[in-house]
Amino acid sequence: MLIGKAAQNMKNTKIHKERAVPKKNRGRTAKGFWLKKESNELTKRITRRIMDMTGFDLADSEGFQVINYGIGGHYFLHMDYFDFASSNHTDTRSRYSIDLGDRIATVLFYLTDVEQGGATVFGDVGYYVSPQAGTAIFWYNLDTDGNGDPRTRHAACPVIVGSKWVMTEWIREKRQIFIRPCLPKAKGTSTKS
Ligand SMILES: O=C(O)CCC(=O)C(=O)O
Ligand SMILES: [Fe+2]
Repeated sequence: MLIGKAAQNMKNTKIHKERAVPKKNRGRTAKGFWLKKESNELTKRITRRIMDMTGFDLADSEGFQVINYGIGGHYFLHMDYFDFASSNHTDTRSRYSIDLGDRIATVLFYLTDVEQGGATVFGDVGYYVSPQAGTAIFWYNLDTDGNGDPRTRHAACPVIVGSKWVMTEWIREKRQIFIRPCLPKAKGTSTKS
């Protein structure tokens, strides 16, 4: 159902210009579609599930992005969080984006199996996940100070055989102020590489 709804409306995916990704590495060869969280009973149910699963408040969070990768489709190494501090955000969309806060966490749903290839790889921590329909992964993009954690850098490997469909929910930070308050760093720890 999610794929059916998205399939009629797919567009080449764009990457937010304020993302913490060097321009030269901005490779994503995939098609995407933004699905509103309140589109239908299924998306509403998934939204409730994410809230139950993560404890986060999704009221201000982004819609679901349904992404399809064909053969060879991939997404270069990137972080999901933004880089508000170091770029110039003057247009209204960026302003709005800043007001919602950074992407505190990501939930990535795998909507299909992929015969070969298509794994999501977190190289810095030596971890990868092969797509399996009906499964999801969740990770925090920000540390407890609210800074982007570079260890979350990840990529989608090229699809070798088959077609890969995923759906992403990026959870914004501001609403979570009392749910995951900023905590001082434990002594001697650092997420900076
Ligand atoms: O398709 C994947 O495995 C990863 C997708 C992703 O990293 C993203 O959409 O930000
Ligand atoms: Fe990502």
